[in-house]
Formats: sequence, structure tokens, C-alpha cells
Amino acid sequence: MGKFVEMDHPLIQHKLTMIRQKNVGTKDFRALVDEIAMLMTYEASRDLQLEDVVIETPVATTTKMQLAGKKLAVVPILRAGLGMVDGIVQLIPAAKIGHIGMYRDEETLEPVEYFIKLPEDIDQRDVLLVDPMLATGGSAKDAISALKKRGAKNIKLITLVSAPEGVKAVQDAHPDVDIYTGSLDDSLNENGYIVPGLGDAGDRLFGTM
Ligand SMILES: O=P(O)(O)OC[C@H]1O[C@H](OP(=O)(O)OP(=O)(O)O)[C@H](O)[C@@H]1O
Ligand SMILES: O=c1cc[nH]c(=O)[nH]1
Ligand SMILES: [Mg+2]
Repeated sequence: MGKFVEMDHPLIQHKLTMIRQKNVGTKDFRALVDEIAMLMTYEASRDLQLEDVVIETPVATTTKMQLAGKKLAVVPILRAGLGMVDGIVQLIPAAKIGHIGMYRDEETLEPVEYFIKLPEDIDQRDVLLVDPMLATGGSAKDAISALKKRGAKNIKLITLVSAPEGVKAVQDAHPDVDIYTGSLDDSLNENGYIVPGLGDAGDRLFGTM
């Protein structure tokens, strides 16, 4: 079974508490999502491979560590995942970016895929799949399947807020995928919204309420 990590860093908790509040507007919401994504990347990149490199400081020659150059791709699930990309890419500027467009049918809650564009060598890249919300898990499950169909093997899912139902759905369908989340919330309501959650992440990011 892949890892399940609920990030309990005080800065992540504090910023999540801020964006959960209904009176926080689009500008602050967007900035905070970006910051939280960056903080989560710090933890989710903990097992990136390092290699030795010989360098010269002004004082001596020494052998130190650098990133082993394993290729990464950041893949947001549109729309809401877009809000996490900048924060991640600030820490990992060499990452390529793919896009998976998906929306949840409001009646059935089933995901509908409408766009997919990935780096050509996605089969050789480790993938950070990002979406603020993991609710029923339908969107994440289908996005992971779409990535695997194109050869991606090492996939980590990064979400800000998750429902237990969504975590279980992803773990059952894709037990090899590690899940990093800012908060494991209580439940889903009858409309498929995470409780307490933060509402509709895409609408709050883009001001489309
Ligand atoms: O786990 P699930 O039940 O599939 O729900 C989660 C999905 O729902 C939201 O997207 P939405 O359909 O609202 O699209 P948007 O990002 O364009 O607003 C969210 O960003 C996830 O992609
Ligand atoms: O609570 C939820 C569930 C799905 N999508 C969201 O944006 N929020
Ligand atoms: Mg939405």
C-alpha cells in the first residue's frame, strides 16, 4: 500500500484554517493555496534521489549531494489543481507540467474528462498529481488511470483537503500511489462536498461562484 501522509505542519494547518473560512475572497484564497502547495511540496519531495557531486568551495574541494536529475512532472487536475502549480514549480523549477481537464457531473458526481496534455516522456517521469480536493475520489482515480495508461509509474497525489471516502477509493483502485494531504476531513455531504471542507475550490480560486 502506498503512503498516506496527513501533513500536520503548523504553517499548513494555519493557512488551511484561513482558506476554509467563507469570508476569504478570491485574491487571498489564491495566494494561500499557492503557499500551502509550496509547503506540501517540501514534504512530498523528501524522498527525491540525491547523488554525489564534487564541488569547490572558496576554501576546499569537497563531495556533497545534489538532486539526481530524476525527471519530474507536475500534473494539475483542471481547474482547481491549477492553483497549486506555481507554488510547486517555485521549488522544482525544472519540472514539466501536464494538464488533465476533468469536471464532476453535478448530478451523478461522476468525473468527465475533457482535456489531456502531458509531457511526451511522461513514462520516464515521476508525477506529482495535484488537486486541492479529494472528495468521492472519482476524479483522482480516473486521472491516475489516464497517467498510467500513458506509462507513468511513480505517481504521488497531493491534495489540500480529503474525505475518508476519497482516500479509500484511491487506495483501493491504485494501492501503489502515495497520497499527501493537508487535512483528512470528516465526511462527504449529500451533494458530495467535503465536510467541513472549504466549499468549491475551483469556484473560490477563479471567482466563478
Ligand atoms: O473526488 P471527486 O468527487 O471527484 O471531487 C473532487 C473534484 O471536484 C472538484 O473539481 P470540479 O468538478 O468542481 O471542477 P473544477 O475544478 O473545474 O471546479 C475538485 O477540484 C476535484 O477535481
Ligand atoms: O468539497 C468539495 C468537493 C469537490 N470539489 C470541491 O471543490 N469541493
Ligand atoms: Mg469545482
